[in-house]
Amino acid sequence: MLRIAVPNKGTLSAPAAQMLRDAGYRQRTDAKDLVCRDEDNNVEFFYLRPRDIATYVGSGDLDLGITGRDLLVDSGVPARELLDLGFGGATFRWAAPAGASSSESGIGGSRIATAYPGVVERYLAERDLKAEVVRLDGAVENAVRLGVADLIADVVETGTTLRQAGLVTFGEPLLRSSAILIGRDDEGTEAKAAQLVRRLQGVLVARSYVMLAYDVRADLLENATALTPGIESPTVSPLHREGWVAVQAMVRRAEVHRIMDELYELGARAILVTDISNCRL
Ligand SMILES: Nc1ncnc2c1ncn2[C@@H]1O[C@H](COP(=O)(O)OP(=O)(O)OP(=O)(O)O)[C@@H](O)[C@H]1O
Ligand SMILES: O=P(O)(O)OC[C@H]1O[C@H](OP(=O)(O)OP(=O)(O)O)[C@H](O)[C@@H]1O
Ligand SMILES: [Mg+2]
Repeated sequence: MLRIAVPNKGTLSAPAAQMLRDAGYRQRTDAKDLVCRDEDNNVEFFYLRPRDIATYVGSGDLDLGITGRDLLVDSGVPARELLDLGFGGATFRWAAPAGASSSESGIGGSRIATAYPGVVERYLAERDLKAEVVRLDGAVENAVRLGVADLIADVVETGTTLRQAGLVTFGEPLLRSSAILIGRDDEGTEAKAAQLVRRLQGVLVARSYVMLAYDVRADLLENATALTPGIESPTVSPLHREGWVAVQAMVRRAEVHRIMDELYELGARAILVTDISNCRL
Protein backbone atom coordinates (compact mmCIF):
# COMPACT_ATOMS: atom_id res chain seq x y z
CA MET A 1 0.00 0.00 0.00
CA LEU A 2 1.37 3.43 -1.03
CA ARG A 3 1.82 5.78 1.96
CA ILE A 4 1.29 9.46 1.25
CA ALA A 5 1.75 12.48 3.56
CA VAL A 6 -0.79 15.32 3.36
CA PRO A 7 -0.70 18.65 5.31
CA ASN A 8 -3.01 18.35 8.34
CA LYS A 9 -3.35 22.13 8.98
CA GLY A 10 -2.32 25.48 7.56
CA THR A 11 -2.54 27.12 4.15
CA LEU A 12 -1.84 23.97 2.14
CA SER A 13 -4.16 21.60 4.00
CA ALA A 14 -7.62 22.24 2.46
CA PRO A 15 -6.47 22.68 -1.18
CA ALA A 16 -4.27 19.56 -0.94
CA ALA A 17 -7.17 17.43 0.30
CA GLN A 18 -9.47 18.91 -2.36
CA MET A 19 -7.00 18.12 -5.11
CA LEU A 20 -6.70 14.51 -3.94
CA ARG A 21 -10.49 14.22 -3.82
CA ASP A 22 -10.70 15.63 -7.35
CA ALA A 23 -8.17 12.97 -8.39
CA GLY A 24 -10.51 10.25 -7.09
CA TYR A 25 -8.95 9.49 -3.71
CA ARG A 26 -10.77 9.12 -0.44
CA GLN A 27 -9.92 11.82 2.14
CA ARG A 28 -10.63 12.13 5.86
CA THR A 29 -14.01 13.63 6.80
CA ASP A 30 -12.95 14.65 10.32
CA ALA A 31 -10.09 17.20 10.69
CA LYS A 32 -8.95 15.31 13.82
CA ASP A 33 -8.29 12.09 11.89
CA LEU A 34 -4.58 11.66 11.24
CA VAL A 35 -4.80 8.60 8.97
CA CYS A 36 -7.19 7.68 6.15
CA ARG A 37 -7.06 4.38 4.26
CA ASP A 38 -8.32 4.31 0.71
CA GLU A 39 -8.65 0.56 0.07
CA ASP A 40 -10.02 0.97 -3.46
CA ASN A 41 -6.89 2.81 -4.58
CA ASN A 42 -4.51 0.91 -2.32
CA VAL A 43 -3.29 4.13 -0.71
CA GLU A 44 -2.97 5.26 2.90
CA PHE A 45 -2.88 9.01 3.71
CA PHE A 46 -1.08 10.37 6.78
CA TYR A 47 -1.95 13.91 7.94
CA LEU A 48 1.17 15.70 9.16
CA ARG A 49 2.57 19.21 9.63
CA PRO A 50 3.79 20.40 6.23
CA ARG A 51 7.21 21.13 7.73
CA ASP A 52 7.54 17.49 8.86
CA ILE A 53 6.41 15.96 5.57
CA ALA A 54 9.80 16.27 3.85
CA THR A 55 11.42 14.59 6.87
CA TYR A 56 9.17 11.50 6.63
CA VAL A 57 9.59 11.26 2.85
CA GLY A 58 13.35 11.88 2.97
CA SER A 59 13.81 9.10 5.51
CA GLY A 60 11.75 6.70 3.37
CA ASP A 61 9.17 6.12 6.12
CA LEU A 62 6.51 7.53 3.79
CA ASP A 63 6.58 7.12 0.01
CA LEU A 64 5.28 10.47 -1.19
CA GLY A 65 4.07 13.76 0.24
CA ILE A 66 2.51 17.13 -0.48
CA THR A 67 4.34 20.12 0.97
CA GLY A 68 5.71 23.55 0.01
CA ARG A 69 8.83 23.92 -2.15
CA ASP A 70 10.28 26.31 0.47
CA LEU A 71 9.77 23.67 3.19
CA LEU A 72 11.47 21.00 1.07
CA VAL A 73 14.47 23.27 0.44
CA ASP A 74 14.56 24.25 4.11
CA SER A 75 14.62 20.62 5.25
CA GLY A 76 17.71 19.71 3.23
CA VAL A 77 16.57 16.05 3.19
CA PRO A 78 17.11 13.67 0.23
CA ALA A 79 13.66 14.19 -1.32
CA ARG A 80 12.82 15.71 -4.68
CA GLU A 81 10.02 17.59 -6.41
CA LEU A 82 7.88 15.38 -8.67
CA LEU A 83 5.06 17.75 -9.65
CA ASP A 84 4.08 21.40 -9.11
CA LEU A 85 0.47 21.30 -7.85
CA GLY A 86 -0.43 24.88 -8.82
CA PHE A 87 -1.68 26.16 -5.44
CA GLY A 88 -0.09 27.61 -2.27
CA GLY A 89 1.93 30.09 -4.31
CA ALA A 90 4.16 32.45 -2.30
CA THR A 91 7.57 34.05 -2.52
CA PHE A 92 10.26 33.84 0.13
CA ARG A 93 11.75 37.29 0.61
CA TRP A 94 14.00 39.61 2.57
CA ALA A 95 12.32 42.44 4.44
CA ALA A 96 13.53 45.28 6.68
CA PRO A 97 12.02 48.37 8.35
CA ALA A 98 10.62 50.91 5.88
CA GLY A 99 13.13 53.71 5.40
CA ALA A 100 16.16 51.60 6.36
CA SER A 101 17.28 51.61 2.68
CA SER A 102 18.31 47.96 2.90
CA SER A 103 19.86 46.06 0.06
CA GLU A 104 21.31 42.60 -0.52
CA SER A 105 24.79 43.98 0.10
CA GLY A 106 23.83 44.60 3.75
CA ILE A 107 22.82 41.01 4.48
CA GLY A 108 26.32 39.87 5.47
CA GLY A 109 27.01 40.70 9.11
CA SER A 110 23.34 41.26 10.01
CA ARG A 111 20.99 39.42 12.35
CA ILE A 112 18.31 37.63 10.32
CA ALA A 113 15.09 36.31 11.87
CA THR A 114 13.40 33.46 10.02
CA ALA A 115 11.35 30.30 10.41
CA TYR A 116 13.29 28.87 7.44
CA PRO A 117 16.95 28.77 8.56
CA GLY A 118 17.83 26.14 5.93
CA VAL A 119 16.77 28.42 3.07
CA VAL A 120 18.63 31.40 4.54
CA GLU A 121 21.78 29.45 5.32
CA ARG A 122 21.84 28.03 1.80
CA TYR A 123 21.63 31.59 0.40
CA LEU A 124 24.47 32.75 2.69
CA ALA A 125 26.68 29.74 1.92
CA GLU A 126 26.24 30.16 -1.86
CA ARG A 127 27.53 33.75 -1.55
CA ASP A 128 30.12 33.06 1.12
CA LEU A 129 28.40 35.50 3.52
CA LYS A 130 28.45 35.32 7.32
CA ALA A 131 25.39 36.42 9.30
CA GLU A 132 23.58 35.50 12.50
CA VAL A 133 20.44 33.48 11.81
CA VAL A 134 17.80 33.81 14.55
CA ARG A 135 15.42 30.85 14.21
CA LEU A 136 11.80 31.60 15.14
CA ASP A 137 8.63 29.53 14.77
CA GLY A 138 6.35 32.19 13.30
CA ALA A 139 5.16 35.80 13.55
CA VAL A 140 8.67 36.57 12.35
CA GLU A 141 7.60 40.10 11.32
CA ASN A 142 7.70 41.07 15.02
CA ALA A 143 11.38 40.21 15.42
CA VAL A 144 12.79 43.52 14.19
CA ARG A 145 10.65 45.78 16.37
CA LEU A 146 11.35 43.55 19.34
CA GLY A 147 15.07 44.01 18.76
CA VAL A 148 16.19 40.41 18.14
CA ALA A 149 17.01 40.94 14.45
CA ASP A 150 17.88 43.61 11.87
CA LEU A 151 15.98 41.98 9.03
CA ILE A 152 13.77 39.02 8.31
CA ALA A 153 13.39 36.38 5.61
CA ASP A 154 9.84 35.06 5.37
CA VAL A 155 6.96 33.83 3.25
CA VAL A 156 5.16 36.68 1.45
CA GLU A 157 1.84 36.09 -0.23
CA THR A 158 -0.23 39.30 -0.35
CA GLY A 159 2.34 41.39 1.58
CA THR A 160 -0.29 42.48 4.12
CA THR A 161 1.53 41.08 7.17
CA LEU A 162 4.75 42.88 6.22
CA ARG A 163 2.99 46.18 5.59
CA GLN A 164 1.17 46.04 8.89
CA ALA A 165 4.49 45.41 10.67
CA GLY A 166 6.10 48.45 8.96
CA LEU A 167 8.47 46.30 6.89
CA VAL A 168 9.28 46.43 3.18
CA THR A 169 10.83 43.78 0.96
CA PHE A 170 14.18 44.28 -0.72
CA GLY A 171 16.32 42.34 -3.19
CA GLU A 172 15.28 39.39 -5.34
CA PRO A 173 13.11 36.63 -3.79
CA LEU A 174 15.23 33.82 -2.31
CA LEU A 175 12.79 31.42 -3.95
CA ARG A 176 9.32 31.12 -5.43
CA SER A 177 7.29 28.47 -3.68
CA SER A 178 4.11 26.54 -4.32
CA ALA A 179 2.64 23.25 -3.19
CA ILE A 180 4.51 20.29 -4.70
CA LEU A 181 4.39 16.51 -4.71
CA ILE A 182 7.64 15.10 -3.35
CA GLY A 183 9.24 11.67 -3.30
CA ARG A 184 12.46 10.26 -1.90
CA ASP A 185 15.49 11.09 -3.99
CA ASP A 186 16.08 7.53 -5.22
CA GLU A 187 15.54 5.39 -8.30
CA GLY A 188 12.17 3.87 -7.48
CA THR A 189 10.38 7.17 -6.85
CA GLU A 190 9.01 7.93 -10.34
CA ALA A 191 7.56 4.43 -10.72
CA LYS A 192 5.91 4.57 -7.27
CA ALA A 193 4.41 7.98 -8.02
CA ALA A 194 3.33 7.30 -11.63
CA GLN A 195 -0.39 6.71 -11.07
CA LEU A 196 -0.79 9.56 -8.57
CA VAL A 197 1.14 11.95 -10.85
CA ARG A 198 -1.06 11.05 -13.84
CA ARG A 199 -4.20 11.62 -11.80
CA LEU A 200 -2.97 14.93 -10.38
CA GLN A 201 -1.91 16.08 -13.85
CA GLY A 202 -5.45 15.24 -14.98
CA VAL A 203 -6.81 17.53 -12.28
CA LEU A 204 -4.38 20.33 -13.23
CA VAL A 205 -5.41 20.13 -16.89
CA ALA A 206 -9.11 19.99 -15.99
CA ARG A 207 -8.64 23.12 -13.87
CA SER A 208 -6.85 25.13 -16.52
CA TYR A 209 -8.78 24.06 -19.65
CA VAL A 210 -12.44 24.07 -20.72
CA MET A 211 -14.16 22.32 -23.62
CA LEU A 212 -15.37 24.69 -26.32
CA ALA A 213 -17.95 23.64 -28.93
CA TYR A 214 -19.38 25.72 -31.78
CA ASP A 215 -20.97 25.56 -35.23
CA VAL A 216 -19.36 27.32 -38.15
CA ARG A 217 -19.69 27.52 -41.95
CA ALA A 218 -17.37 25.00 -43.58
CA ASP A 219 -15.61 27.71 -45.63
CA LEU A 220 -14.62 29.45 -42.34
CA LEU A 221 -13.32 26.25 -40.72
CA GLU A 222 -9.61 26.96 -41.27
CA ASN A 223 -9.86 30.43 -39.70
CA ALA A 224 -11.95 29.11 -36.81
CA THR A 225 -9.67 26.18 -35.97
CA ALA A 226 -6.67 28.51 -36.07
CA LEU A 227 -8.27 30.09 -32.98
CA THR A 228 -9.03 26.68 -31.41
CA PRO A 229 -6.24 24.28 -32.40
CA GLY A 230 -6.97 22.03 -29.39
CA ILE A 231 -4.30 19.86 -27.80
CA GLU A 232 -3.86 17.24 -30.58
CA SER A 233 -6.29 18.62 -33.14
CA PRO A 234 -9.92 19.84 -32.98
CA THR A 235 -12.81 17.41 -33.59
CA VAL A 236 -14.84 18.43 -36.65
CA SER A 237 -18.23 16.74 -37.27
CA PRO A 238 -20.74 17.26 -40.09
CA LEU A 239 -23.99 19.07 -39.31
CA HIS A 240 -27.36 18.21 -40.85
CA ARG A 241 -27.44 21.72 -42.28
CA GLU A 242 -25.56 21.75 -45.60
CA GLY A 243 -22.26 23.68 -45.58
CA TRP A 244 -21.91 23.86 -41.76
CA VAL A 245 -19.75 21.86 -39.34
CA ALA A 246 -19.55 21.43 -35.55
CA VAL A 247 -16.16 21.89 -33.87
CA GLN A 248 -14.95 20.79 -30.42
CA ALA A 249 -11.61 21.69 -28.86
CA MET A 250 -10.00 22.21 -25.46
CA VAL A 251 -8.97 25.81 -24.80
CA ARG A 252 -7.28 27.52 -21.89
CA ARG A 253 -9.82 28.73 -19.35
CA ALA A 254 -8.03 32.08 -19.10
CA GLU A 255 -8.43 32.67 -22.87
CA VAL A 256 -11.93 31.35 -23.43
CA HIS A 257 -13.80 34.67 -23.42
CA ARG A 258 -11.44 36.30 -25.92
CA ILE A 259 -11.66 33.23 -28.17
CA MET A 260 -15.48 33.17 -27.97
CA ASP A 261 -15.61 36.86 -28.98
CA GLU A 262 -13.31 36.22 -31.94
CA LEU A 263 -15.25 33.12 -33.04
CA TYR A 264 -18.52 35.05 -32.91
CA GLU A 265 -17.04 37.88 -34.99
CA LEU A 266 -15.91 35.30 -37.50
CA GLY A 267 -19.46 33.96 -37.82
CA ALA A 268 -19.43 30.93 -35.51
CA ARG A 269 -22.68 30.34 -33.61
CA ALA A 270 -23.98 28.13 -30.78
CA ILE A 271 -20.67 28.61 -28.96
CA LEU A 272 -20.80 26.52 -25.77
CA VAL A 273 -18.30 26.18 -22.92
CA THR A 274 -18.25 23.17 -20.59
CA ASP A 275 -16.05 22.41 -17.60
CA ILE A 276 -13.85 19.34 -17.75
CA SER A 277 -14.04 17.43 -14.48
CA ASN A 278 -10.99 15.27 -15.19
CA CYS A 279 -8.93 13.94 -18.08
CA ARG A 280 -5.90 11.95 -19.23
CA LEU A 281 -4.17 13.55 -22.15
N1 LIG B 1 0.03 33.22 3.06
C1 LIG B 1 0.78 32.19 3.40
N2 LIG B 1 1.25 32.08 4.66
C2 LIG B 1 2.01 31.05 5.02
N3 LIG B 1 2.39 30.06 4.22
C3 LIG B 1 1.95 30.12 2.97
C4 LIG B 1 1.12 31.16 2.48
N4 LIG B 1 0.85 30.91 1.19
C5 LIG B 1 1.48 29.79 0.89
N5 LIG B 1 2.15 29.30 1.95
C6 LIG B 1 2.95 28.08 2.00
O1 LIG B 1 2.46 27.21 3.01
C7 LIG B 1 3.55 26.49 3.59
C8 LIG B 1 3.58 26.76 5.06
O2 LIG B 1 2.56 26.02 5.61
P1 LIG B 1 2.37 25.94 7.20
O3 LIG B 1 1.13 25.13 7.41
O4 LIG B 1 3.61 25.61 7.89
O5 LIG B 1 2.20 27.43 7.54
P2 LIG B 1 0.91 28.21 7.81
O6 LIG B 1 -0.07 28.07 6.70
O7 LIG B 1 1.47 29.53 8.06
O8 LIG B 1 0.32 27.47 9.06
P3 LIG B 1 0.66 27.71 10.59
O9 LIG B 1 0.96 29.17 10.69
O10 LIG B 1 -0.60 27.28 11.24
O11 LIG B 1 1.83 26.86 10.90
C9 LIG B 1 4.81 27.01 2.91
O12 LIG B 1 5.14 26.15 1.86
C10 LIG B 1 4.39 28.35 2.38
O13 LIG B 1 5.12 28.78 1.26
O1 LIG C 1 1.87 38.16 2.68
P1 LIG C 1 0.73 37.68 3.52
O2 LIG C 1 -0.49 37.40 2.70
O3 LIG C 1 0.45 38.59 4.66
O4 LIG C 1 1.10 36.22 4.10
C1 LIG C 1 2.36 35.93 4.64
C2 LIG C 1 2.29 35.73 6.11
O5 LIG C 1 1.44 34.62 6.41
C3 LIG C 1 2.16 33.66 7.16
O6 LIG C 1 1.98 33.87 8.51
P2 LIG C 1 0.87 33.10 9.39
O7 LIG C 1 -0.38 33.90 9.45
O8 LIG C 1 0.72 31.73 8.93
O9 LIG C 1 1.54 33.16 10.82
P3 LIG C 1 2.93 32.50 11.28
O10 LIG C 1 3.99 33.50 10.93
O11 LIG C 1 2.76 32.36 12.75
O12 LIG C 1 3.09 31.20 10.57
C4 LIG C 1 3.60 33.91 6.79
O13 LIG C 1 4.51 33.44 7.77
C5 LIG C 1 3.65 35.42 6.67
O14 LIG C 1 3.82 36.01 7.90
MG1 LIG D 1 2.30 30.26 9.31
